[in-house]
Amino acid sequence: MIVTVTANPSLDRTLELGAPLARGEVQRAGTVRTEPGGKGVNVARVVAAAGLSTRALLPARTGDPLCTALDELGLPYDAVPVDGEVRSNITIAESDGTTTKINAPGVALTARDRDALVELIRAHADSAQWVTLCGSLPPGVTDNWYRAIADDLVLAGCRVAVDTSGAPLRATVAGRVDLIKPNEDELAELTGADPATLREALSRNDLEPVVEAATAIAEQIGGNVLATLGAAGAVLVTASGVWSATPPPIVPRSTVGAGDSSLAGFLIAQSTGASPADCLRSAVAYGAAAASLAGTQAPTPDHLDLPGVRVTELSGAARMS
Ligand SMILES: Nc1ncnc2c1ncn2[C@@H]1O[C@H](COP(=O)(O)OP(=O)(O)OP(=O)(O)O)[C@@H](O)[C@H]1O
Ligand SMILES: O=P(O)(O)OC[C@@]1(O)O[C@H](CO)[C@@H](O)[C@@H]1O
Repeated sequence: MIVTVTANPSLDRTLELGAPLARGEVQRAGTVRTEPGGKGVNVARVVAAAGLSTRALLPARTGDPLCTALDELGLPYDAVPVDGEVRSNITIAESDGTTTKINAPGVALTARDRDALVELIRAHADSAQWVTLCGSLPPGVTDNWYRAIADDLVLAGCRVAVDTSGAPLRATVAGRVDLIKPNEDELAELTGADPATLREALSRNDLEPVVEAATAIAEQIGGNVLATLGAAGAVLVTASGVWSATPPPIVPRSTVGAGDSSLAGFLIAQSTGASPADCLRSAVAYGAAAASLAGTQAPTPDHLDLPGVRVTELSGAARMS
């Protein structure tokens, strides 16, 4: 079972525009999609679509539109009731694949809500192959919350993956984590590297700065780093090696949730005993499939082009000692 925790879930509303976004103007959306979201919810949706056992844990009161959407999907979840409606996050998707996203702060969690969520996580940890802690933290939750939960889970012998950003990510990497999934901006933020330098190197197909940053973080957390790099694919750093992978050609439609699908793809492959290179292949195939779908739709195994992913084992200076 892959258990996902989404401290700050959302209803994702995607407005698809037929013309480029015009700031300050009134525009009419062609289509509007509403999907249950938040990073952990997205991971669970992809895992469920692959036929693996999963459960999403989140704060949301009974009858919240998010719970209704999850019920309609049939996704297994447990929710801690909170005082407020789950946030709506807006995506504006232009026809050339550009997406602009505006995320709301989310419902503040009280001390009682936080304790209830921690209890829920502990209750499911025993049956979990992995627990993933995903997304931003809502108001009322301190930056080291994921770190404290990870400490608990690691002590209990549970494997932990974390996908977050900003201060909660910086706090998380202060201790042991089995897997983190930063994108290139988050990698730069963690290591103090200049994001523009990382991006410029990637545009020249030079992975060295990304590998160097990911290797430093992997050593620090004593675990694996899956660095996703948008259209450039991803790099995986483990104690046994370093691999890069490029996606198959796709027409990008909405990249929102591509990172969550990558994390799910990695965990799906890992749960079936795949090699690190094949876990990376699965991560990149799932990410690319998600980017080619509208809104935050969960890709299924039928959407994957696994042979179209090119995986390369990196050696020499790029490898961890
Ligand atoms: N334009 C694209 N073309 C092909 N594949 C893509 C594209 N954008 C994303 N992907 C795939 O999706 C994966 C994850 O994308 P990205 O690195 O943008 O994640 P992210 O920044 O965490 O995204 P998000 O937070 O929106 O989920 C990439 O590793 C790649 O496999
Ligand atoms: O505000 P956060 O928690 O950082 O991110 C939330 C979010 O942008 O992440 C998912 C895509 O990765 C969406 O479903 C959701 O709207």
